[in-house]
Amino acid sequence: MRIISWEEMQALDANCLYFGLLPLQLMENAGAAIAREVVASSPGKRVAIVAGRGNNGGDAFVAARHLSGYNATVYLLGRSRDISTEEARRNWEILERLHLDLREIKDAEDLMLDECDLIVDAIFGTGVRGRVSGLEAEAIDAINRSGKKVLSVDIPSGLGTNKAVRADYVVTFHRPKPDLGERVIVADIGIPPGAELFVGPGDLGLLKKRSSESHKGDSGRILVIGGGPYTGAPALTALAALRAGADIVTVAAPARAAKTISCFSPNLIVRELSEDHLSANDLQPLQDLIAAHDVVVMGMGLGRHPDTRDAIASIIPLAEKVVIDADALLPGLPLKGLVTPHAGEFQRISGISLIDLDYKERTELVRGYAWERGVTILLKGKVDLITDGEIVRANTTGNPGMTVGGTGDVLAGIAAAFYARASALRAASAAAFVNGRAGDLVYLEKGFGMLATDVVEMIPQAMRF
Ligand SMILES: NC(=O)C1=CN([C@@H]2O[C@H](COP(=O)(O)OP(=O)(O)OC[C@H]3O[C@@H](n4cnc5c(N)ncnc54)[C@H](O)[C@@H]3O)[C@@H](O)[C@H]2O)[C@H](O)CC1
Ligand SMILES: [K+]
Repeated sequence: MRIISWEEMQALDANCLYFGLLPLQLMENAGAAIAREVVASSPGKRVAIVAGRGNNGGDAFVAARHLSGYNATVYLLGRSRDISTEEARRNWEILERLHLDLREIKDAEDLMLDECDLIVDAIFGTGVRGRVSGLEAEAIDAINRSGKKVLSVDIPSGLGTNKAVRADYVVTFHRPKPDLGERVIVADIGIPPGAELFVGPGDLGLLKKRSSESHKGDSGRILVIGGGPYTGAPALTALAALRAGADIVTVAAPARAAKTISCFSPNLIVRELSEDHLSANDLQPLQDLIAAHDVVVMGMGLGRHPDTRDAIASIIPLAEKVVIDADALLPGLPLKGLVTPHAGEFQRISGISLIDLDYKERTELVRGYAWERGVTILLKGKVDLITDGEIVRANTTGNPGMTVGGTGDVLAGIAAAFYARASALRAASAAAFVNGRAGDLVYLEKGFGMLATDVVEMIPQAMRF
């Protein structure tokens, strides 16, 4: 089973909530799973549950309720009015009303661990931060000194801090996580595969955060190489990258196009290339520009001049991170980074037709192609597919109004901005979600009268949750 990181698990939790799977439901399943393991492994019927005031404790409150027939005592570290989450509080209150054996303790000496056959450790889960001291630290010491068998809920409490429980075994939820040691039981808590397949707001949390001390350029410098016969397309990409949080966006465009692009917005920095189409003559200045940016996004509005094709072929290998879109999607060219075709463009580069195939067949073909070429593909469609050749994600935001020209250019800009802060797979997944959601928000106001510029303006709102 694939190991997922704690931050991926947090993102998955957020997506579950977005799809309507409530934390209280997951907690019920988590607690029931803990109780099942207690029954399966306890040497006797006396169980001491040592709980903190977060959701890890909440899981254990549920477990206590499922342990009828056992002699379970719940020790809450601190006061019940300080329980920090709604879900844990609700489960605590049920135990109170039903008169289970509950003890709110101020001192670790009040833990009667000698009397039990098994300790359930639910002091901290993934929410532990900083140093552990005071009551929690003393309780961890008491558990470690007890000589009793210890089952940790989700993670040995305090793992990764100055003080941690030494667990005999860990019951973790949904998937194995890193650093849990050897005796790990993975419990299903009712998260179906779709919750991992479909992109949601949790994926935005996987982009590297802007720190409070960030400087100009820290959150991404994006170079758009586009324009020629068309000027609106690269401008949309550039503005979308800015609205998606990039700090600096430069558009490098053929001479005449550059002048028009400059007129679209004072927010754009535009560099003029030497001719009226992209050509090998511009490789030197472009190389310098590429070195000064984190991500290159290219193709929008470039046109099909034969010199342009050769220039594109030379540029792609120069960029460390590149988003390849629209007129840069040509057969026989090198591929790298993130490739953003619709089905027609996919066929153009790969020779693979996706017409009349069902979802599974399409996915396998696109995944296989991404694997073979060593790139991430964002296949745009009614359901967007995102794959790096191993992992497959799908996005269902968006609406038929988005067939208006330019929304693909907007998507490329968002993807480029996110790519500066994450892997191609994470960037493309979050970008597809945000672009479609922005379109859905515009649809509410403008219906099918939506313009790509409206979608650009809605990006910040689509990123807020
Ligand atoms: N992953 C899932 O799908 C599910 C996880 N569940 C369980 O929820 C916990 C995470 O819960 P959370 O409330 O975020 O955090 P914790 O319970 O780990 O602890 C938070 C609690 O502790 C306080 N705190 C944090 N650090 C310290 C410190 N150094 N010293 C003192 N106090 C500290 C903080 O203020 C909070 O009060 C996860 O592990 C799972 O067990 C769901 O129930 C099921 C779905
Ligand atoms: K724990």
